[in-house]
Amino acid sequence: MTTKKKTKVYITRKLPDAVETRMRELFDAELNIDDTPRSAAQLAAAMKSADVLVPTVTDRIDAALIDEAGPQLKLIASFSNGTDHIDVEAAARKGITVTNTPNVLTEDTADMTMALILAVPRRLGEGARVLTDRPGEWAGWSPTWMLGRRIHGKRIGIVGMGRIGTAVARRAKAFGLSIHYHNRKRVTATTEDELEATYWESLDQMLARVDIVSVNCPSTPATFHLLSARRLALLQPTAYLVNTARGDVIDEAALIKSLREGKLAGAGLDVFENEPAVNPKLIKLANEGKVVLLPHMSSATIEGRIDMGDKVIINIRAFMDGHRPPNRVLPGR
Ligand SMILES: NC(=O)C1=CN([C@@H]2O[C@H](COP(=O)(O)OP(=O)(O)OC[C@H]3O[C@@H](n4cnc5c(N)ncnc54)[C@H](O)[C@@H]3O)[C@@H](O)[C@H]2O)C=CC1
Ligand SMILES: O=CC(=O)O
Repeated sequence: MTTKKKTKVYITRKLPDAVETRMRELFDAELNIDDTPRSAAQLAAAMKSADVLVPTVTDRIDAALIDEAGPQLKLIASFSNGTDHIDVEAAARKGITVTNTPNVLTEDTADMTMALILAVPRRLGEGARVLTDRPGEWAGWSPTWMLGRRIHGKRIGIVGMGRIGTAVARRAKAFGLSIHYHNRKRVTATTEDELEATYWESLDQMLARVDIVSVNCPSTPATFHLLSARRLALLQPTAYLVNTARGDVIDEAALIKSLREGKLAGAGLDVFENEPAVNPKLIKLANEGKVVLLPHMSSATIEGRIDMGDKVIINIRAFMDGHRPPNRVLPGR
């Protein structure tokens, strides 16, 4: 009797224990127990010997790495929803399938987006810091102190009305915001009716009319600096901008300029153009109470990470069994 050789799977970061245990049971899994980010050289070496690579958002799987991959590498099963860190076109050219982990992070990411939508206008971070960073400063309730801006009754403009954008819209509607959106294509009439949403074919026109912008589209060549200096200038000076998608969808330098010049009321950012580096000017703006910054943690829940791991495993197993993996990412999407 011959025993089937286990699939060699290289996992670039530490995953939840339950996921790693299952990976070890099913595959010849190489784990990253101490969670040190892998260098390009380490990734290149892994891609020469593994059957499956499991990268995540911190790994840049570019065309050069893909071109050098060994012939046995047939699947890149990303532990992530976004796939902008992978050159999907280069993978397709080389006959490598790419998968991701959509849906299971939708609600968690939408929750955090809503948290930022509330936190910035209502000065949540600033208020909390008064008590913890400057103990003794609080002299008690005052009618004119720590005043933020009302959320209820305002207009939100969602850029990218996909899974997360729609989940943000549902939450925003429950908070009394009216829903406006711009997307590559219009959502179904049923969804528009449910959300009482207004579709704007022109992003420019929508930006000029909303009070809060939520960025929820992927990072692609078409969305690079979609929120450019010109578009940021269309926003009202009382408007707020929240980004839980990817840093490069916004021209960060232009955003900083707008905030410093008072052309924008505030921003809530979970993602940055040069992660993990954060522009010190943004940190200064955070200390001045104009922005709330989070370290790319919108999808960070224990449940979500385990569900992502399950999805990665399902994609690998389906693929290795000769089926189309459920979360295949096609080039150009
Ligand atoms: N901060 C975090 O921890 C997380 C961030 N993300 C980011 O959120 C993004 C969105 O995720 P999902 O909603 O699941 O994706 P999705 O694919 O369901 O939705 C994205 C929407 O953006 C639209 N879109 C794409 N290009 C566009 C353009 N040029 N102009 C206007 N609309 C455009 C698409 O048509 C689609 O409706 C991911 O790609 C990822 O970058 C996702 C999960 C967690
Ligand atoms: O940003 C996180 C992701 O999974 O995409």
